[in-house]
Amino acid sequence: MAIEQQEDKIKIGVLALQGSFREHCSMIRRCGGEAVEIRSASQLEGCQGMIIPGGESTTMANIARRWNLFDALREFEDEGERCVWGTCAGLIFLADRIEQGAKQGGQELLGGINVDVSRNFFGSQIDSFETTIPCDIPGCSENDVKCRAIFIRAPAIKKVGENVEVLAKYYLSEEKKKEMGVDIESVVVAVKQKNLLATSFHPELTSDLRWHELFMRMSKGCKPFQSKLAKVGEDRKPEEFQPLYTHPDLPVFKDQVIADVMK
Ligand SMILES: NC(=O)CC[C@H](N)C(=O)O
Repeated sequence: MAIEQQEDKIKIGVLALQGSFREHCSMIRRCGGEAVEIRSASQLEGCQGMIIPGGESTTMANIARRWNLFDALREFEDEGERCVWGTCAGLIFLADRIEQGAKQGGQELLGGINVDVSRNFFGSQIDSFETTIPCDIPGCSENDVKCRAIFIRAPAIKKVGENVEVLAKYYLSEEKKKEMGVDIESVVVAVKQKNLLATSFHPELTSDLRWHELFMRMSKGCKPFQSKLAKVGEDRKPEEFQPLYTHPDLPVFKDQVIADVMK
């Protein structure tokens, strides 16, 4: 059941730097919300919720840094008055700690959810898979909710801290344990901590609206964002980009650093 269409639609920003942002936008529209693609701080104005899509967390962080978006994303999340949902790479973005698989030299995170995440827990791209898992979706009226879960080079939550509600777990079959060479019964793949939601799988790639409906319910009472930092029209212009090699851990940027030093 879609959320009622209102005159004032619930406005959800979807970080649109990379990854499956179009799919999230279309799901939000199908739920009766207004979806806004976010590529600059000013586009967050008026949003009640924000989705950080799946994609590649280090690439997304690099682009967000380059476009000077981190301060606005942090401000949006920090006041706790709006909702943020991260799927897959977005879950990594929202985790307080990366327990395994962090990029060498570290990777920039927003944090906020008190969990330890293992990046690429299920293996590489070719180990991606689909399955059906039981899920506990708050406010969902059905009993025994089962969702189709698509895991694409997905992370998993290995440790859950205080104040975190577990909404779904993935139980490893004997075969999966053997294939992965691990001896773990289950990992957590969906959590909620107050206004923050995170899933390691991709509901936006299915036709199941229930996770997006949950996020719409969460965002409904949230205060539309009004930045104290970024004002409309004050977005950074391309010539004012922060140089990417403030994180000079990719060879291409090393070349640039060397070229600049040689000038
Ligand atoms: N589908 C995804 O979002 C994959 C996430 C990817 N493994 C990362 O670390 O960013």
